[in-house]
Amino acid sequence: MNSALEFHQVTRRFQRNFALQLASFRVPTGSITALLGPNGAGKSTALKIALNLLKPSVGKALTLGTDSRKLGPDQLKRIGYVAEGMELPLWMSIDQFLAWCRPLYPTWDPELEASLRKQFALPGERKLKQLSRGQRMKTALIAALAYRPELLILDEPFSGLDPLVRDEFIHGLLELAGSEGFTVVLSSHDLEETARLADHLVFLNHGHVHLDESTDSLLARHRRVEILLPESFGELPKLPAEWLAPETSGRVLRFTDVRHDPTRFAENIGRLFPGCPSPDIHPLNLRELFTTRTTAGKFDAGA
Ligand SMILES: Nc1ncnc2c1ncn2[C@@H]1O[C@H](COP(=O)(O)OP(=O)(O)OP(=O)(O)O)[C@@H](O)[C@H]1O
Repeated sequence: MNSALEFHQVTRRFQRNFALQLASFRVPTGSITALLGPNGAGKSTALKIALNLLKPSVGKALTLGTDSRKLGPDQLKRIGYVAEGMELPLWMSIDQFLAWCRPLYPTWDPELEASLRKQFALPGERKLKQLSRGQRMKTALIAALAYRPELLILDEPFSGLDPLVRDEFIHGLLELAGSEGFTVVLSSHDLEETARLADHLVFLNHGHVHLDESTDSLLARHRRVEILLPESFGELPKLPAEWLAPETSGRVLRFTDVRHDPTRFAENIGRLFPGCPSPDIHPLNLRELFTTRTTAGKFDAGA
């Protein structure tokens, strides 16, 4: 499968601080990929490297097939970027700002611009400095979307947007991504939004990539399990390594199976707990999955 973005063992240092450490991940072409992770995980640094706003200290990033250090105006016209707190010409009105952007991009689509403006209901004559954070974000989004970029890079796109607009925005983004086939990579803390949007997830923590996997496969291989042990049950046997964070409460054994395979699971249950009633097995949502794994301290790549 092609990648719109590839990181190969990228390290980025700021003096003695490592923002990224040997980070490798990919953003499949046509995907909506979310970079997830706590504050300071390295998400913004990775996105800036992808855009050549920062250079890797070591390693290499390929953006639309080009070494990020060599990205020039031609490649950058195929990429849209919106970041929270990005610099905008605040003295311009929305109308002036979009009029200024239009000629910069040969692929600018006035109809798409008009429909996004309608969707976001922005006051065209108002100056950017007089807008709310959310309105400014929406203006920047219009400017990034109207030229139909092949790759759209969004750093914390939801901050400052009220829930209604967020929903509209997500809906619009999904529709556009689907119809245009462009790739989106976004950084977010917001798992709810991410679950609705992203089909590929990259989890970063302290500059390390701990996960690079499709949302479907990640959700498919995690299960919350509860087993009712027999009354006479003594000490627990050695449990498979993929049964994460086992805990007992009375006769109930709970754990998260992080490599759920129904056949192997049934074999393990039959071997370790013969005669037990069928376990309760539940899928996890993304929030539960990340909370369980972060709490258990087990977010190793591939685990
Ligand atoms: N210009 C800089 N100078 C020094 N340190 C920096 C710089 N930019 C980022 N860092 C450090 O690199 C680490 C990663 O920062 P980064 O902004 O990439 O994280 P993030 O995951 O985007 O965080 P957040 O979710 O809070 O935005 C942090 O420890 C941060 O302090």
